Amino acid sequence: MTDREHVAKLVASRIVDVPDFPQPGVVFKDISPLLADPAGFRAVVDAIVTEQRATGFEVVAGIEARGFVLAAAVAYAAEVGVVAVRKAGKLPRATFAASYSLEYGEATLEVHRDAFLPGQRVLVVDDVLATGGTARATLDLVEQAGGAVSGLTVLLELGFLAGRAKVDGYPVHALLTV
Ligand SMILES: O=P(O)(O)OC[C@H]1O[C@H](OP(=O)(O)OP(=O)(O)O)[C@H](O)[C@@H]1O
Ligand SMILES: Nc1ncnc2[nH]cnc12
Repeated sequence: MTDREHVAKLVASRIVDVPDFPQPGVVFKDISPLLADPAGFRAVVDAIVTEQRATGFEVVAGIEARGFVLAAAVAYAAEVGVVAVRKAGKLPRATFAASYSLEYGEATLEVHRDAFLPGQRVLVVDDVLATGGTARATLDLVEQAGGAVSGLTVLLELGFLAGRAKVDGYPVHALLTV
């Protein structure tokens, strides 16, 4: 088994399906058992850093809230800084904002206008790529704020929701696609 296959298997074994959460018809992929497992958490963070190192990313952008957990660990392991892409109304200084729809609703994300240096290479990190609304809004915000997207990486891609189409043209990597 390759390292990638090993990590994909580990992710699959530590994610719990929760039917009808947060609304009827949605099968929620709960990643908390994976994050709580020391070997699992370390393996996914290391896999992301290994996979993305060659892109030369200079900062990591994490998407609130579950993306923060991974983004901070990836940034620490790669010895770069981390930027928070937050739900509306949480950031204290001037922001760019983007509204979007996701698998189970609508939301607005924001980033500080001065979050990135001009042309800085930004790795966007989140837990799940579902419809791609969240990821697309974040990529747009990074560019609005002057960053250059080096890639988007997620733990889990829900292939049947076709999120990749929304982020067409960007390098996208998922540790596991179902
Ligand atoms: O591809 P999409 O359909 O846009 O869905 C993916 C997003 O949905 C979840 O976030 P959520 O907004 O539920 O926030 P949370 O991390 O605060 O739970 C998940 O963490 C992704 O960010
Ligand atoms: N089905 C799902 N499970 C977990 N997070 C999600 N974000 C969007 N859809 C999701």
